[in-house]
Amino acid sequence: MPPTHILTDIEGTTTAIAFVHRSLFPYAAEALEDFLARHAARADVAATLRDVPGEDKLATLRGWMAEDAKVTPLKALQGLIWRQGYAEGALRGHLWPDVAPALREWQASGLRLAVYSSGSEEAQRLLFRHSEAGDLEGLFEGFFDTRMGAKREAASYARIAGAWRASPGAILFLSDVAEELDAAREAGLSTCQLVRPEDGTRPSGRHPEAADFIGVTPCLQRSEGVAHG
Ligand SMILES: CSCCC(=O)C(=O)COP(=O)(O)O
Ligand SMILES: [Mg+2]
Repeated sequence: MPPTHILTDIEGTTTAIAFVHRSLFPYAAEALEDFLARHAARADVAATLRDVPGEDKLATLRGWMAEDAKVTPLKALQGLIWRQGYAEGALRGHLWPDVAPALREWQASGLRLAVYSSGSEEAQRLLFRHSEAGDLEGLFEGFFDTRMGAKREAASYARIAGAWRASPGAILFLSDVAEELDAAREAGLSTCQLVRPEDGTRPSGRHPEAADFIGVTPCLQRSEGVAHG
């Protein structure tokens, strides 16, 4: 059966890698110290900080930022910091021009949509709520993040399928990163690699490929397990 559910990555798939690395990450890095000084006692911030190891939490967080660690406490704090940036209009979620029309069309045709990113659920919701193409948050019925596990582990995709109450074989996963697609396939999901030349991504040759969301259509017509050419 062709997929009935589409699970999409953000960075490199719906959104330019450059936006994440040159706008979102620097905004959070710049605001971190002041944000902690002002909000460390707030319940959500304090709860997150409890999961940051070490005496010097700021240093630990800065170390994680420097290595782009996909760890839940850092991702949670970045989401909380970006909330302010989106609210003030300093940030707007970048989407490639093909993304919003395709998402709307897929949802209108009955396909069920969700996101899986290392960015926190809050960060994902913000990006789509404040996107350059308008508020798209309502198109999605799930926002899965690192609490489901790492993106290169098959168990994470099995967990998502369970949480979404979907058969793994009914889900098509879209990502630019071949190792994430390998893990999703191992869990039984269908896969499609977004290879956007503008973003400098490279085809792996291991998965069906699309240069944009319009090019995903053949993957939606393909039944699980059918070879691709
Ligand atoms: C919600 S956009 C922010 C993306 C982000 O924080 C990130 O770390 C992207 O990592 P991914 O594993 O989704 O490429
Ligand atoms: Mg990606």
